[in-house]
Amino acid sequence: MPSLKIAIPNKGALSAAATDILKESGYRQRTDSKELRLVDAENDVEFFYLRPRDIALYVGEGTLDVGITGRDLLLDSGAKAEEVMPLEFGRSTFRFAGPQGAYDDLAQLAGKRIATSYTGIVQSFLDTRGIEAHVVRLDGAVETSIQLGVADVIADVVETGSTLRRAGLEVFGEAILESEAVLITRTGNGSPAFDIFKRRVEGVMVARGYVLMDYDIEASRVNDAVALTPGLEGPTVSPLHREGWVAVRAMVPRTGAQRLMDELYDLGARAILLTDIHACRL
Ligand SMILES: Nc1ncnc2c1ncn2[C@@H]1O[C@H](COP(=O)(O)OP(=O)(O)OP(=O)(O)O)[C@@H](O)[C@H]1O
Ligand SMILES: O=P(O)(O)OC[C@H]1O[C@H](OP(=O)(O)OP(=O)(O)O)[C@H](O)[C@@H]1O
Ligand SMILES: [Mg+2]
Repeated sequence: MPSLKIAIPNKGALSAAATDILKESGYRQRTDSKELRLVDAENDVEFFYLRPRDIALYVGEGTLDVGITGRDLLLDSGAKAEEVMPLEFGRSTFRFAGPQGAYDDLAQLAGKRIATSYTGIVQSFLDTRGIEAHVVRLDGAVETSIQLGVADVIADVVETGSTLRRAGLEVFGEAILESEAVLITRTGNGSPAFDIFKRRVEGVMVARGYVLMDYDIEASRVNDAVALTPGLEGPTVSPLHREGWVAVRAMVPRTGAQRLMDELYDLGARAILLTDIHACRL
């Protein structure tokens, strides 16, 4: 039996990006979207393709060891699972919304009917604020519920806001939660197999955020250049065949890498190269 059982969203907003990150981490992934289980014998893991909303429950119960789901779905579930690592995709904000111009303050929720698929998040928000309101649980397409007369306001995931606009609604009050896809495990869980999996995914996350920069520079200016590209453990500086010049290699954040190239050029660096990193262990 494989050492690690991993839950992955089988469809929806998180599915494709979750599969991508696992492929980049060196795991086999299904080729048929109807496949519900896949054993990757070489890596000693088994994947289960499940509804993102159910994943926290399986992981919290300890039936599966690790999962990828949304932070909002994890919190909504109340499962005994915890966030291990944010994965920087599937970003959304959880907001209250009502008919355009009708609401501007969350205190106005008192006594209202609130439609949502995230009753756990909404009820705990209301409890924290001491607001009494009636929560109406719907499976989806909650934007239509106001028009159909079953609710006064809604609470839902907003990404671009276009679904709200189309329904004649607008957000009000502050954001309740910023969500993104997260790696989760059962609270207190830890095993060598889990550590290996986590390190692999971490390696891909770091690789996505950094690029490798190489450049040549006169040895007399290397200290100024290295101050701009300190690397993670310190940059590699090697002699060049050309007298008085050195070659420098360092990992730098992907954001701002072009500006950094301009600054290095101004310092006298030449042959400045940027290379993608596909994976790493730090
Ligand atoms: N534009 C978006 N629409 C919906 N969910 C999004 C969006 N962007 C990110 N997400 C995140 O994706 C997760 C919800 O995924 P998904 O919509 O696949 O599940 P679901 O709503 O339970 O299922 P379904 O939509 O099939 O009923 C949440 O964590 C949510 O924050
Ligand atoms: O801000 P936007 O970019 O418009 O995205 C947000 C919308 O997408 C989600 O719906 P989904 O497609 O998951 O359907 P559902 O309501 O049935 O879950 C969510 O529930 C909103 O309706
Ligand atoms: Mg949805």
